[in-house]
Amino acid sequence: MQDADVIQPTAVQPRRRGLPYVGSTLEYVRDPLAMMRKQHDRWGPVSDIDFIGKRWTVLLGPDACEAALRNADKAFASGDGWGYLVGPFFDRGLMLLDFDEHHRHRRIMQSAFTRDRLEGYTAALQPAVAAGLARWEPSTEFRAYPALKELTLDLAAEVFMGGADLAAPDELDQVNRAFIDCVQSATALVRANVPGTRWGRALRGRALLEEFFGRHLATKRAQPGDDLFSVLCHLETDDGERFSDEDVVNHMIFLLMAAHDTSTITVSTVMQQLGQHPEWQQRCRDEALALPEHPTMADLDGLVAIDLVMKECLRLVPPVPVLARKTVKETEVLGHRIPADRLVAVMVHLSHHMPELWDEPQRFDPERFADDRRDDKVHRYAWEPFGGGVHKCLGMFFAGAEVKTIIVHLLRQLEWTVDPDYVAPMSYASLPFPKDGQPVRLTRR
Ligand code: HEM
Repeated sequence: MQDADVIQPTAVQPRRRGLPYVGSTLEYVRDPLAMMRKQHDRWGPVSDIDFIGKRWTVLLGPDACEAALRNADKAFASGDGWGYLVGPFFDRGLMLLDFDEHHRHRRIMQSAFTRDRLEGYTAALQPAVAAGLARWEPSTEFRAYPALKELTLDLAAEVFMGGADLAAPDELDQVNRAFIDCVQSATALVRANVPGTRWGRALRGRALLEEFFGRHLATKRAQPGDDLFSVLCHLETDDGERFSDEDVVNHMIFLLMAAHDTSTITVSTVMQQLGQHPEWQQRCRDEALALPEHPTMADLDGLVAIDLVMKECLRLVPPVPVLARKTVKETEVLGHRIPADRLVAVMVHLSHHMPELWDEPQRFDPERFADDRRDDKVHRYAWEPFGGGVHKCLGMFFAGAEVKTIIVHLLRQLEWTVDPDYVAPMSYASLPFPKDGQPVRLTRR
């Protein structure tokens, strides 16, 4: 006899079938939001698909995403999930560790992101951003995305590695290239070391990064500095826990990845929206002009319009649209049984666009996040660009400071417009980016 009040997990998940091996991959890469919506409307919040050669259970909507991210019964592992997508390239990065080991490493790394440290990184960002933007050559067909990508890579070299003090520009360029190759591996259909493929290039990229950080490690251990590489070498918890040499290299490679494309796409979305909404561009510029030349963390915290715009852009285009997990044991989500050893896709992107949660979800409306509205409070997981639970983004405040710093300096130095009907043709083959480089009409102020 079954107790009527107890939800009985369905024995078999609804499963959407597609082409062998490829499954829903191409549909996802073409238009992830349309694919997620169709999946949700047809199969509900928990269902199965075939994706890049494996069967995945997809979680859609805030309740299903919350179950995996809160992970109350410790059934969802991050390392084996992300490991399938980018494992060989970001091996043993913080996001790929689990349970006790993750907890231990996160405790050590946390000290690299304290308020004091963030103040230091923010101070280093100001002249670097101002100088980087001063080199831009405005035009009526300016491609914002590649220019922003170059800028954020330069910032990573400066704030994460200590910039020119560590390596010559040519070597930093090689590091940047290697690291881009690693990021682009995620949805590669050929997942073996085959020359000329994304996977093959990514493996060579990882080898170059290991060699680079390994070679410079001794210098960083010997001379404490304020860049993140140096900080990771010298962190120590109250009970004396430190990172080994190997840990520092693995964490640096992962942090570069975690920090880079995510911040770039956020600023790029902001540029698009402010280019299409001149009234918001003006409002944000007024705020930017009221700040001192080199704003501090406290100055950036006080920004209102720019904060609303950043949050709305993270809603519209979440830089990490899907989070990967793998079950280490059988579990249950919203009454559905998920077996052990199942890859799980936590599709946070859909939650950001559900009409059940947001009024006119496709519309750019930063006031949704204003104190007198706070539409995001409709559900704890309605807005989750930084994830949730124990793996929630550790660089969230750093990201906020970097993105706001770039926006402030952009608004001071430049003005731009974007065709109001422009829709960015996004690539979702790895983290999202506009395939056309995002054209803007840019002028210097
Ligand atoms: C707008 C920018 C960013 C976004 C949207 C973002 C988003 C995310 C998300 C969604 C996760 C969780 C992944 C999961 O649960 O599977 C994550 C994890 C992480 N992020 Fe970020 N991130 C950003 C910038 C940064 C920056 C700038 C850094 C470092 C400086 C960083 C460091 C990390 C780390 C270390 C983790 C792993 C945390 C853990 O597993 O304990 N992120 N990020």
